[in-house]
Amino acid sequence: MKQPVRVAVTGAAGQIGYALLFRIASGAMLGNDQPVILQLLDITPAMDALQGVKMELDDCAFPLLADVICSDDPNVAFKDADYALLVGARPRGPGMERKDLLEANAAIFSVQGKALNDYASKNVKVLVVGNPANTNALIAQRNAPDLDPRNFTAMTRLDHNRALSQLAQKTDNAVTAATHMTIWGNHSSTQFPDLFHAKVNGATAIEQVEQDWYENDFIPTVQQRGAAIIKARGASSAASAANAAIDHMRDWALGSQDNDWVSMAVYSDGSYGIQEGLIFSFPCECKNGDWSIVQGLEINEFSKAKLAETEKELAEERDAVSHLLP
Ligand SMILES: NC(=O)C1=CN([C@@H]2O[C@H](COP(=O)(O)OP(=O)(O)OC[C@H]3O[C@@H](n4cnc5c(N)ncnc54)[C@H](O)[C@@H]3O)[C@@H](O)[C@H]2O)C=CC1
Ligand SMILES: O=C([O-])CC(=O)C(=O)O
Repeated sequence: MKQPVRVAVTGAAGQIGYALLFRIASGAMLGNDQPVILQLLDITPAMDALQGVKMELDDCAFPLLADVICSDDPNVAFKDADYALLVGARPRGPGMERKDLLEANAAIFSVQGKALNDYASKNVKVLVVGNPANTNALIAQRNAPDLDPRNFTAMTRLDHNRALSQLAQKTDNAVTAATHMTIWGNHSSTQFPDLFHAKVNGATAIEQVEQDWYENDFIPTVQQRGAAIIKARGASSAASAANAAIDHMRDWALGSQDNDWVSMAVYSDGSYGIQEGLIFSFPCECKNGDWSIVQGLEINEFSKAKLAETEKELAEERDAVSHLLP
């Protein structure tokens, strides 16, 4: 039997937390042979609700769940954490853009970046889900100077999965026929879902759909899907967001599929001309517990303009929180 690993989850009493924790404890994220210790963080007024979640985790009698620690102190929740899923943050309501949450949520991520720096494992794999996810990840990363910036990622896997599903449905295929999807840039309405490199049944996707559908239906549908869910449900995506977080962490830890790639917002090393240091979503391959940006894709003029737009937005978000970036 493997030694348990420590998985910290923030916002654990919230709606994504409720869809996420039971799947982590069941082995869906790190494998059916990997015991886990859940280290759950929420704010003080949510401690009763968090205890209720812990009671339910106990009541599942998950064979892989070695322990559950509940706390309102990030220094406790992140202690020796091998994985950290930073979900805890305010969600947006109808009519808001995700960056409207920057002021409310940014401070959370400077505190948590410092706590990760001081208490987590030096190899901790961090996924930021709380919005605006890319810039919150940047804040956490910059407040953790002793950790490798590559340890900090933000979630665009939900956008990636949305795009796969839309493409498969449009072309009348099973979702497994759609591969090589890329979400470039920010988890926001400027994100660029790329069908020039995506494939359906192994052939270039853009050649199997009309350009008009791509530009005027597919791209806005994927960009606005979060808002459409909020309008329909009266609350933001939770089960699909939790599912995407599981997918992101599983692939990072255990490897992505051969002959395919996934979208992850990661520390830009200047690939594709994107400013170094931004947390930008790229096509990534995962192997041996590490990710790398897929290199050498040709970027046409249409895509170049889209990449520039989402990069500009991320640079503006970064500049708006410069007081939190040591
Ligand atoms: N990146 C992505 O694709 C997605 C991101 N999101 C974002 O995820 C975040 C969480 O969403 P929900 O679970 O629906 O919200 P929620 O409001 O149901 O839960 C948030 C939880 O975080 C807790 N929290 C607040 N401040 C905290 C702090 N300083 N430390 C620890 N916990 C704290 C709250 O008490 C609450 O329990 C939101 O910002 C939402 O916009 C949601 C869907 C997809
Ligand atoms: O749209 C929102 O605010 C929640 C979210 O990030 C998503 O569903 O992609």
